[in-house]
Formats: sequence, C-alpha cells, structure tokens
Amino acid sequence: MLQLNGIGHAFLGRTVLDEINLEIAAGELVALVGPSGCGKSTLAHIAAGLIDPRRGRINRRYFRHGIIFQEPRLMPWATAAENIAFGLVAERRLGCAACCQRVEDAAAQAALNPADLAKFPAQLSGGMRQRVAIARALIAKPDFIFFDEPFSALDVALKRRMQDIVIETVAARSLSGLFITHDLSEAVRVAHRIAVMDRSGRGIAGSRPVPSSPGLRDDRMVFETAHAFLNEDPLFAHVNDYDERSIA
Ligand SMILES: Nc1ncnc2c1ncn2[C@@H]1O[C@H](COP(=O)(O)OP(=O)(O)OP(=O)(O)O)[C@@H](O)[C@H]1O
Repeated sequence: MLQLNGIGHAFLGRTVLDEINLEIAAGELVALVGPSGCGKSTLAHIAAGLIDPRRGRINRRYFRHGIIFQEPRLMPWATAAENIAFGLVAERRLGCAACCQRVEDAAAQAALNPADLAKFPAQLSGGMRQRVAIARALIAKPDFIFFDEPFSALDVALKRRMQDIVIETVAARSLSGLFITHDLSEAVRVAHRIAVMDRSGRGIAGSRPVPSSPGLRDDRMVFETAHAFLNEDPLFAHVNDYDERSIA
C-alpha cells in the first residue's frame, strides 16, 4: 500500500533522513519507533505528501489517506460536527442529509457522544478533541491512515481507550497505516509490525513482527513483549534514547 524508496531529507542544510526504505502491506499497521529527534514525524509527513523529500520515491497504492496528528488541530470557531465534516471537503456533491449521516457515523466510530457534536473545541476535553480529530480522519473513508504520535499528550487511561479505537477501526475496515510513536508498549499494543528507525535517521535499522494480533494481546503480553524487545533485542537498544542530534 505504501512504498518508500531511498527517502532522504534535509532541513536548513542539515540531513535529517537518509536512505529510508519501508514498505507497508495491505491491512498492515506498522509502528515506527526511534529515539526523539531521529526523524519519525518528518518521515510520516513526507510519506503523507505534506513535505517533498529531497531524495527518493514514494509509491502510494492506497486510494485515500487520513492523518491524525499529536495535536487535534481543530478549527476553534467551528463545532465538533463542523470540524468532522471538514474531512468531507473533497466530496462536494454530497447532500446535507448524507453529510449529517456521515458525521454521525464517523463520530460513533470515534466513540463520541452525540451531545458533544454541537460543542466547540474549547468546550471539549483533550480526549474528546482527539476523538473529533479521529472522526474527521475517518469520515473520508480512508484506506490508509498516518498516525503521528496521536496519543502522546493523553493520560494513560485515555490513551488505552484511543488505542482500542484504532485497533477496532483498523480491524473492522482492513485499514493499513503508519503509526509513529516513541512508546514501545503502545507500538506493541496496536501494530502488526514494528519498524525501528536508525537513531540518526540513516535508514530503517530493522523491523520485527509483533506476535498475535492487535486486540488479542492482553496487558501481560504487551508488557512482556515490550520488555523482551527492549532488553533482549539489540534492534531496540536505542529507542528510548533522548537524542537531540548534534549538527552533522
Ligand atoms: N521544519 C523544520 N525545520 C528545521 N528543522 C526541523 C523541522 N522539522 C523537524 N526538524 C528537525 O528534524 C529532526 C527530526 O525531527 P522529527 O520531528 O521528525 O523527529 P521525531 O523523531 O519525530 O522526534 P520526536 O519523537 O521528538 O517527535 C529534528 O532534529 C528536528 O529539530
């Protein structure tokens, strides 16, 4: 569904990504982990077409993608329903009734309370705002979703509920996706496979399938798998490094 070949990028003359090769198959959710600052978000933005890379090729075989960012990025002057409906901006021929139905369906998928649809972002909690962002991404019926550290600002319980929405939605719609996170437990919980970025953005160091399927993994398995990756697999040796990366 997505193929990144030899992607390279630089900001202000400083190379942040080099020779990145990654493929994501149909129905596969790949988590991309790596130390802070190694270039994960930049790669996701390149893959989604938000940034043009300096080098490399991107083959997108999916029909339509959605993006969920760390911050919900809602329009403050619009209600939750209007923010969600913004995801339909490309479908100009849709009638009002059909549009309302799509908003309701997407809101239900993101487990949003119908009573909250008339509220403005400032009237919603952080978790509800992120649900609105999820519904806005889902309303366009994407077959591929980019998640750019979508839940890192949320508390632990809320994070789990959001991860469950991702797991259920990916399974129900056979979606493919790239899930950027610096939380290895989150990666183990939601993904089919975990790719590890080189600590300085020079390629993908490797990837590992996660045993079992998302949704069938209990807390103990998630903990033990993440623990084993971190402590027994050299591929994961640097994922928790805090690396602000000196100028090369
Ligand atoms: N617009 C920009 N202009 C200049 N430098 C940038 C820009 N965006 C990112 N960078 C730099 O590129 C490098 C990679 O940043 P990026 O946000 O992709 O890393 P990351 O792995 O997602 O980090 P984190 O996990 O902390 O979010 C960092 O050194 C960052 O400072």
